Amino acid sequence: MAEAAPILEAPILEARGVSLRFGGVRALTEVSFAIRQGEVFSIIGPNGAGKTSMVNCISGRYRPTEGGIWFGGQEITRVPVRRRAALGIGRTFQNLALFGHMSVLDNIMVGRHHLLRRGFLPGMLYWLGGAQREEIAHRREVEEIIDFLEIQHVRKAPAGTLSYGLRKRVELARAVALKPKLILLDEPMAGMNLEEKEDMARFILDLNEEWGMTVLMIEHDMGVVMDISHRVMVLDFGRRIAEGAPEAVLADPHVKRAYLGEADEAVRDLDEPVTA
Ligand SMILES: Nc1ncnc2c1ncn2[C@@H]1O[C@H](COP(=O)(O)OP(=O)(O)OP(=O)(O)O)[C@@H](O)[C@H]1O
Repeated sequence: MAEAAPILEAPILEARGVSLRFGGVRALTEVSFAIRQGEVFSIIGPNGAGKTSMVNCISGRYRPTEGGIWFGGQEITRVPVRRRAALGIGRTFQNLALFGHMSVLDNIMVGRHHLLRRGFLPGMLYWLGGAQREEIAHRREVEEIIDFLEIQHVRKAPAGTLSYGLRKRVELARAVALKPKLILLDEPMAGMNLEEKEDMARFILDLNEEWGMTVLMIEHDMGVVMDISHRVMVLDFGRRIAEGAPEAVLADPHVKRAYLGEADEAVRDLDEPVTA
């Protein structure tokens, strides 16, 4: 008797045959993959491999030259950026994109405007219309995110005055405040010291495990990738060369070869034994 097919969880995000060209440059070539609901999925690969291009195709910043993107079973290839955020795709950026003169609290509130049904109403209308109640609930949720990311002590400080590690955390808070189902993290650990990296890894895990967010992460730090990813996809010269559990992927000879041209540090990371 034939064995029953395993029941696969419906993917939250799917890329099918995505290619992206900039003039003569092939940033991505026929890349297909699926992210399951509830997982931490990382994209790794040498510099210029196409990682950010792939994430930009998912966030809507770039439109694939060929192929398509599906989110929750709906094709979103041509859906504009703002609509994707409303559908439940949130993101942080490789370079910080905070308003330096605004307080931490206001930076986080800014991200939530599309969630407010009533917008900002003037005078009596505001008090009568239930907008006040809505804003109170809204502020409560933002405070919850601030507590979760342990940035209470700087909630009133202008974002521009904070240390780099704290600013990265505020940026994460702003993305989380949009209540995304899928959060795209572009090098969340870049430029951080060890302690900051450990904190950030813990926050990402908590977002995934306690808040139920699916995470797509680009990260160069192999230790972090190994520690917190359920699955990893490797890009090289815009092509998918491997995908699977972190240990298996890093042991893959194609992956080792792809990294040989990289800095010594990255190659050393790949050769380091994996600790549980
Ligand atoms: N807007 C653009 N215009 C022209 N070429 C681009 C553009 N964006 C990316 N590319 C090219 O596409 C290729 C993939 O770049 P991408 O930034 O996606 O790689 P990456 O893996 O994210 O690299 P890194 O790890 O250095 O951030 C590179 O050759 C890059 O020069």
